[in-house]
Amino acid sequence: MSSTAGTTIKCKAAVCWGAGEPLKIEEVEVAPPQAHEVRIKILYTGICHTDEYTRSGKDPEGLFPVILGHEGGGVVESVGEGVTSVAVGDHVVPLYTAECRECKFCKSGKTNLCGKVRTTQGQGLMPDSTSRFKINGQSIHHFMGTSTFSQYTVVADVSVVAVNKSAPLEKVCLLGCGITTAWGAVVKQQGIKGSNVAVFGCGAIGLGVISTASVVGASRIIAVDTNPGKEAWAKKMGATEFVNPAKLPEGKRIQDYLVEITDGGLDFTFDATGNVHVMRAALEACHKGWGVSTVIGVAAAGQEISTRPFQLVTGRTWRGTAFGGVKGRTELPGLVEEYLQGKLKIDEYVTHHRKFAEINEGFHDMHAGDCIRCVVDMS
Ligand SMILES: NC(=O)C1=CN([C@@H]2O[C@H](COP(=O)(O)OP(=O)(O)OC[C@H]3O[C@@H](n4cnc5c(N)ncnc54)[C@H](OP(=O)(O)O)[C@@H]3O)[C@@H](O)[C@H]2O)C=CC1
Ligand SMILES: N[C@@H](CCC(=O)N[C@@H](CSC=O)C(=O)NCC(=O)O)C(=O)O
Ligand SMILES: [Zn+2]
Ligand SMILES: [Zn+2]
Repeated sequence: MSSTAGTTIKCKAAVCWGAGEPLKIEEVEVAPPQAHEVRIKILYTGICHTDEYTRSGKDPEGLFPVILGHEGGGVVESVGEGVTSVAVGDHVVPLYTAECRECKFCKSGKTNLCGKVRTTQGQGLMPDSTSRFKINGQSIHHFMGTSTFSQYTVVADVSVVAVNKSAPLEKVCLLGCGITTAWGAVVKQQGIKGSNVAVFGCGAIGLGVISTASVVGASRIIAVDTNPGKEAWAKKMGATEFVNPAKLPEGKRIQDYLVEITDGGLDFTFDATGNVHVMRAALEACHKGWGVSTVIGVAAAGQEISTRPFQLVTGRTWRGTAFGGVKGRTELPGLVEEYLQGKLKIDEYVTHHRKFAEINEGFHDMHAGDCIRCVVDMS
């Protein structure tokens, strides 16, 4: 039992007080975990584009004030009544996609989208519809059920997984979102081995898709990005070709170009940009009769996808994935082992490091074009 168990902890958290505002480091009170909750000392967190998406005000579910962050790694400080899945001192990764193993979704065997805490999570609250965070008596919203931009956070016990203590948390924190999403987006689909694949967007997510497609044995991997600096990155991760849509002859659409160079289109495409026009291009670059396009990118409020229904009538499939279809409590420990055995890349994605006080600079890094992932030291 830790000396702080059962008490309210005062610590620092990066709070976003309103849409579009920079984060402000504040002293926050973190209440003890209630039944089936876990309080975690967060040691490291990545910054994901989805944090920026919500900070910017583009997220229709965005609520303020809020403590963002969902790519964390930490140590369990205390647990509430009834918690059996993790214990004090465990090294853990919070999960924005819970896994209760009891709800209709979990039991279906068809999806990783657990329904147990999703409603309150979307309201920025714990499952009992209250917040564990307060500043001068004012409640602060949780984010994605994780809020890893706080030195201490509270999560539901279905939203956290213990991992091998020998794994460095400053690396495996990235399994909380980006790398796992990319990995799952590929391995949860049959038939990628020997197929041709196009990946739109070469940030952490797209690069992770490229890397996994390469490991799985895709025969041709075409990386598509408007940032020429991403060509070297894509090839390092296993892309066989790189296409910059901005460099095509005037009037040539990327989907038409890709269909031409692949004898009718791709077997599999992935959007990792969040741009709805790119999503359309990714679908339309698929081969007639069997091509499958996966939407991974998150699009801003009000954005909608469109294509001619004929694209689907003629056998292309449009699908999407959240957290790569991965069931975090069941599958993350195995991914950590794969990393420790050198079979899963993580270190390669960490291009930037920031101290907690510099977290806003970490957000700026993300926009600079040369940042794949920035990891923040929360100490
Ligand atoms: N579904 C899920 O579970 C998850 C979804 N996401 C989402 O995935 C998306 C990708 O995330 P991340 O990799 O971190 O993002 P990044 O912004 O790092 O990567 C996107 C890349 O796409 C490039 N790009 C921008 N416009 C185009 C275009 N028109 N055509 C081709 N490439 C383009 C960007 O170039 P430039 O650098 O010049 O802008 C950048 O290199 C985000 O929308 C994020 O919110 C993230 C995690 C999980
Ligand atoms: N809140 C947004 C949607 C945001 C979204 O799509 N989130 C992804 C994860 S993105 C991680 O970086 C996700 O898993 N969604 C599934 C879910 O249950 O939230 C909106 O309302 O548009
Ligand atoms: Zn994310
Ligand atoms: Zn469930």
